[in-house]
Amino acid sequence: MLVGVPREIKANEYRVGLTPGSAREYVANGHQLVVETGAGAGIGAGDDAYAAVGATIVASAGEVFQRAQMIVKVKEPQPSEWVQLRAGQILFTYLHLAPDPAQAKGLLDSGCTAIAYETVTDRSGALPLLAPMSEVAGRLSIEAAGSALRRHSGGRGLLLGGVPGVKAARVMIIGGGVVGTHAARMAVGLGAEVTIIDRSVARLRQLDELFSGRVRTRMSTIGNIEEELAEADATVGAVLVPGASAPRLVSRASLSKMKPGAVLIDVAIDQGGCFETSRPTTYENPTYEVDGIIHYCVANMPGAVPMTSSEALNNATLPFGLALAARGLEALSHDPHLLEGLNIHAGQVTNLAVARALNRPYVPALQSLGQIAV
Ligand SMILES: NC(=O)C1=CN([C@@H]2O[C@H](COP(=O)(O)OP(=O)(O)OC[C@H]3O[C@@H](n4cnc5c(N)ncnc54)[C@H](O)[C@@H]3O)[C@@H](O)[C@H]2O)C=CC1
Ligand SMILES: CC(=O)C(=O)O
Ligand SMILES: [Mg+2]
Repeated sequence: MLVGVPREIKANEYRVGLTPGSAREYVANGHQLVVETGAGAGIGAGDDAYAAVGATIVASAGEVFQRAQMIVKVKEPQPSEWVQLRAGQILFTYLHLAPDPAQAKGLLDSGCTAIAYETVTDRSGALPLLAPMSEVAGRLSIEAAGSALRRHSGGRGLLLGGVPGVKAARVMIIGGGVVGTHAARMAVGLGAEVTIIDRSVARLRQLDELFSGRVRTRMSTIGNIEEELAEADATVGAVLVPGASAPRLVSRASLSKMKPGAVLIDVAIDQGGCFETSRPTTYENPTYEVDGIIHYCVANMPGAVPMTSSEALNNATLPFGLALAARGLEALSHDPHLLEGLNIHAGQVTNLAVARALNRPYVPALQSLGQIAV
């Protein structure tokens, strides 16, 4: 297959869809690669690194989109990219369609086949292509909280871990999945007082064991969240219902019950955010204030550490990308977990949670692919 890698164009996005190491694997498996000049610059991989493993370097994204049968990216396509996609072309990347009807329309109109990293599953029902970036974002969320808590940033002016003789900050983490666990590791490591809230008792039980009593765990109820919010210096929003818009768990009214200068870090912003007052921000201007509460809502947090993130992402996406390159759409019917990634095909929405969030008709993936009777 002819596979294309354009340079990422989302604001402050420095990751790349294929590292030179992955490019080498594609070529070794008999595929051809077209890579936009500068695509790997953010991870210090020049055009020569891609050329050395057999990729063809092209001068523009336009040429990549025109020639490639499959486009491998990192972030959701931007408007200038929607119009370059076409029927019969595979797009393999993060999409986060639930809160983004404009992008959904762009992809539906293009006729392309869009496979979202974030809804590919594994045998346990986990999300193997989201997990590596959630590990990164979870870890970064505590760095972001520490920075936003500084007085000159508008924060309360305290150190997450305190110092001997001075109490540590209180951190609430809502959602104890991959982001939440990695955020907790960092916060505990710094000496903060950490509470994790989840709606799954089984998950809370696992977390209790994992952290051997170093974190408090609480069930996700309105009352428990309100109670913890009143005490928290920093709160990390890390919930997910795969494919769907994030549930709203903190209302604007509850901000008045928080400590002035407390911080809300909404990692779930890419699925629309779990705080009512969240809106997406970028690294250029990552925080804003509402009712005295500092909000941090960067939708592509891992883009700031592209060397770590691109390699971690490629470790997870490579086998799936190679399967798609080898078999095309047939790879989907051979792997039910990859099939779960299919969000849009030939003008139809093929993921139930995404269709519900967008209020669009849902067509089951295999039916849309024409592989079972309608
Ligand atoms: N902003 C960014 O740059 C990034 C954002 N993310 C986002 O972070 C979010 C979390 O991702 P993961 O940790 O990988 O998901 P995950 O599926 O591993 O964990 C989500 C957790 O949320 C819990 N949950 C669901 N509804 C809840 C509720 N009402 N109350 C409390 N807990 C609830 C689930 O039980 C689960 O434990 C996703 O929206 C993901 O897209 C991930 C990476 C980067
Ligand atoms: C998962 C995601 O949104 C990101 O890595 O940017
Ligand atoms: Mg994102």
